[in-house]
Amino acid sequence: MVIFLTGENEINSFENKEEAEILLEEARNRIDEIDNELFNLIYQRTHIAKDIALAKEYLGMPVFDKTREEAVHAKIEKLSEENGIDAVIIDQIVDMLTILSKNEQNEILRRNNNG
Ligand SMILES: O=C(O)C(=O)C[C@]1(C(=O)O)C=C[C@@H](O)C=C1
Repeated sequence: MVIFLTGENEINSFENKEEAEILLEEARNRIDEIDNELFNLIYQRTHIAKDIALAKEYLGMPVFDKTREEAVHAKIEKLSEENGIDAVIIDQIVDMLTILSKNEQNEILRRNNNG
């Protein structure tokens, strides 16, 4: 039997325990890779905070921007609905991402202003 990565329209059946174990291991390996990619992306997103913080400070803008956060949430909410992913959970993840960015921005400004 050929083992497929399961998708919505694929039929998946096992002939023995080993096949199921292989599929499980492969799926977990893929999850590990994706988690690494996610971490990398979160790292990159968070570190854009430096440019944002310096630009905002120069422009006299506060770190928190409600309108921009609402736009970010709206964009992700639309994507969640279009792709059948729980929008409430994704919304919480976006909240966490913006908190990381704001903490980083505040830390950069604090360091800059302390010399
Ligand atoms: O776009 C900005 O102004 C940011 O500071 C980035 C970001 C975000 O993480 O998306 C973080 C804080 C703001 O409240 C709005 C958005």
